[in-house]
Formats: sequence, structure tokens, C-alpha cells
Amino acid sequence: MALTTESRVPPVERGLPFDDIRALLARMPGPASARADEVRAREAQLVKPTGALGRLESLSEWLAAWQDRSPPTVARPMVAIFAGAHGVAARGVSAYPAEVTRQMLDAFGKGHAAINQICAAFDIGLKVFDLAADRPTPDITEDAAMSEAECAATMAYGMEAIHGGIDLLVVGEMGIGNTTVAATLACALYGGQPEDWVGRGTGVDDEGLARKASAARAALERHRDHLDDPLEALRRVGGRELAAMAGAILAARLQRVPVVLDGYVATAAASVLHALDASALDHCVAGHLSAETAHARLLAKLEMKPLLDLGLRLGEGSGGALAVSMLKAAVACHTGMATFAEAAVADREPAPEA
Ligand SMILES: Cc1cc2ncn([C@H]3O[C@H](COP(=O)(O)O)[C@@H](O)[C@H]3O)c2cc1C
Ligand SMILES: O=C(O)c1cccnc1
Repeated sequence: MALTTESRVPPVERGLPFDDIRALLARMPGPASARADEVRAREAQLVKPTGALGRLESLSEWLAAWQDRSPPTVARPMVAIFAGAHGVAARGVSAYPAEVTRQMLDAFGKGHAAINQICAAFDIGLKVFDLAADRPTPDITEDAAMSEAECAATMAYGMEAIHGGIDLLVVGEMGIGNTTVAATLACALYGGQPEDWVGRGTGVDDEGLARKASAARAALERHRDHLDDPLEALRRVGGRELAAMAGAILAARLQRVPVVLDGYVATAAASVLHALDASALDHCVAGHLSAETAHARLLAKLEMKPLLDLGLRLGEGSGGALAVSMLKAAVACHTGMATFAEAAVADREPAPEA
């Protein structure tokens, strides 16, 4: 397993950058339905009762449609972890101190983290992007997290995650305080009360949960006249790793790389694209259902059914990486199984004449 770490303070440059992002959204390719049809035709001939591989069959079709390749492959999957720091973390919204973000970056580099082990177990590449993890964005209850230029440049940086010939991308994150940011962003995009969107994150107690809700409420109140545009919501109440994840997901679409979403934070980042264009996440699958309680609510808004439900509440791309094993199995069955004819197994009985 290759691990590379990149570190960058996103450059701040140019005018009208959100229009550049909107222009990319307007260019998103659709699914190659002919490739999905080819997969479906082969599935029907493989030695199993028709449809017996359930969701594995639809996953193979989905991969082929978005890769524009039949058979599809999961030969070079990669987890991209984006790490950011949040001013709002100073409000006691996490069970752990903010310096954990930097320390976990070191842990990723040394192979000490859960995501290192999961990637090694399933032969998944891992790339870590340090988005100025020592320089927190302003506290969203007081100011916008990013300027428009910084937000767009950070999205553009996230787009670099899909370079290097990968055929499947998992987006993950690291950033103490980011479940509060994700909750605030989800509430900005989908409405409801902050209490509907906050959860225990790394394990805050009841007081911590109340602090999360009041931080989200204060941020929404401060930015309330500017939250109708999803990109504006992202720059005001989001954070760098969320912007980078949104950029990576969009770039993956443009380069026909299917995406596996991780937990609540990654899904909140993805929601920005969905709010801009309801078809923008059609090349994405929800890898798992996080134990962060509002993840189910968010996935319902996106009409996504998670592949796994393991009670994880970690982030780092961990649930997404575990789901890669299912996608690998789907492709292995699709490409490796024999047809009824090849295996000399008797196919389905024709229906008796009426
Ligand atoms: C040691 C450690 C490793 C982690 N890996 C991911 N997270 C996760 O926890 C953080 C979000 O939770 P909250 O909003 O409560 O801070 C993020 O960094 C996320 O990736 C971790 C958290 C800790 C403490
Ligand atoms: O689901 C997530 O993304 C999550 C949950 C808890 C902590 N960090 C991330």
C-alpha cells in the first residue's frame, strides 16, 4: 500500500471562482447506460439464480455505467483523506483536543491509524492531503470559514485527488470539530433545527452535545442571509476538508471515477453538490451508515442506501474503505464466474405452457 502525504495552504487567487465550479457542474457526464446493459446481460448468464447476487449485481452495473467500461474494474481504488482545522473546535464541541488532527496526520504517515490497516487489508491506496491543519479556519459562529477564493481554490486542490489512474475513490476526512461543521452545513442545506443534525461525534457528553447545537445555531444565525446558495453555505459554515471533498467528488465525476462516500462528514460535503444539482451524486454510493445519528437523516435526503451498517463513528474514510471490499467482490463475481453454458450447469426451467 502506497501512502503519500501532501501539505498545502490553498492559494488564494482569481475572481469569480464559484462560477468556475458552477461551469464544471454544468459539464458533468451522465451514466454510460450501454455499459450497464452489457453487465446486466452477462449477469443473466452467470451460474446463479437470476438476481441472486442482489445488490452486488446493481453495483457492478453502476460501476460500469460510471467508468464507461464493461466489465468494470476495482483494481486501483484509493482513499483520499483531507485534513483541516476548525476555529469552532475552541468551543468545546469535541471530546478530543484540536491538536489531535496534526497528531493523526503523523499517525497516518507512520501507519498507526485504523484507515492504514483497512487499506492494507483490502489493497487500497491511501493519500493524505493536509489542508493547513495547523491553521484553523475562523470560528463559524463569528465569521465565514473561508473567502470565496479560498473555498474555490481548496475545492480545486481536492480535485487533484483523482490524478494517477485510479478506478474508484473513497473520500474521507480528519479534523477535530468537523462533525459540528457538518451538522451546521446540513442544517443550512436542508433546514430543520440544529438539534436534528448534531450528534456525539468523537463522544461528547450531554453538555457537549448542547454546545454543538448552540454553536450550529449561532453560526446559522450569523450567516442566515447568505445560506441559500450551497457554495456560499460551504464557504461560510463549512471547512477546508469539506470543500476539498466536494471538489474531489466533482472531479471524479468529470473523469468517470465512481466514488464511495464515508460517514456523516463526507456525506455533508457531498450534499453541497447535490443541493446544486440533484444528479451530481449519481456516481457516488454511501459506503456505510455512521453511528453519528444524523447520518441516516442526511442519507434519506440524498435518497442513498448505505452498503454497510457496522456502528462505526470514526471518519478517516474507514467505512468507505470497508465498502470497497464489497465492490471488489461484486466485480470479482461479475468477471470471474462462469456462465451456465461454460460451467455445464442446467439453466432455469422455461415457464410451463399455459
Ligand atoms: C484519535 C482520533 C482519530 C480520529 N480519526 C477520525 N476522527 C474523527 O473525529 C473528528 C470529528 O469528531 P468531532 O467533531 O467530535 O471532533 C474528525 O477528526 C473525524 O475524522 C478522529 C478523532 C480522534 C479523537
Ligand atoms: O461519520 C462520520 O463521518 C464521523 C463520525 C464521528 C466522528 N467523525 C466522523
